[in-house]
Amino acid sequence: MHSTDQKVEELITKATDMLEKAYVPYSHFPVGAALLTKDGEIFSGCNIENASFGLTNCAERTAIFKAVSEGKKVFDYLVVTGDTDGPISPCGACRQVLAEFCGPDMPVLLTNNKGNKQLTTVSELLPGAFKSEDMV
Ligand SMILES: O=c1ccn([C@H]2C[C@H](O)[C@@H](CO)O2)c(=O)[nH]1
Ligand SMILES: [Zn+2]
Repeated sequence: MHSTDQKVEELITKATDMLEKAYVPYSHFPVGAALLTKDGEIFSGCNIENASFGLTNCAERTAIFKAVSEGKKVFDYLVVTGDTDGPISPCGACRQVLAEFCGPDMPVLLTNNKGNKQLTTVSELLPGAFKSEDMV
């Protein structure tokens, strides 16, 4: 097995483990994410809901914000998983946050607990994302 494949397997395992940590009393829809930093560290995240529904933080953003708050800002790979029929689809807010912190070509593996997989990239998830360069 290629070392990258091994890292992806580790990311899938960690994202799946996060399904148990999800705080989802309203949707009962747990989501897990695992983000690989350039220096090989993994930051995982789950969705965290709130009685004021709009305050909910998705799994992807939890993982990204955990990493950024620990000083990590260069990322190589993201895995997202959930109990969906096909590969899970990140929401628009998470796609925009991904575009902020991850390069356009960074791979994102969308999967589920049945083993369905869709490999995509940050720019495929949000073509034409609004970026800091647009503020001129
Ligand atoms: O990619 C996704 C899609 C949805 N959710 C969460 C938000 C909310 O808690 C629940 C239902 O939308 O799933 C995520 O965390 N990531
Ligand atoms: Zn989201």
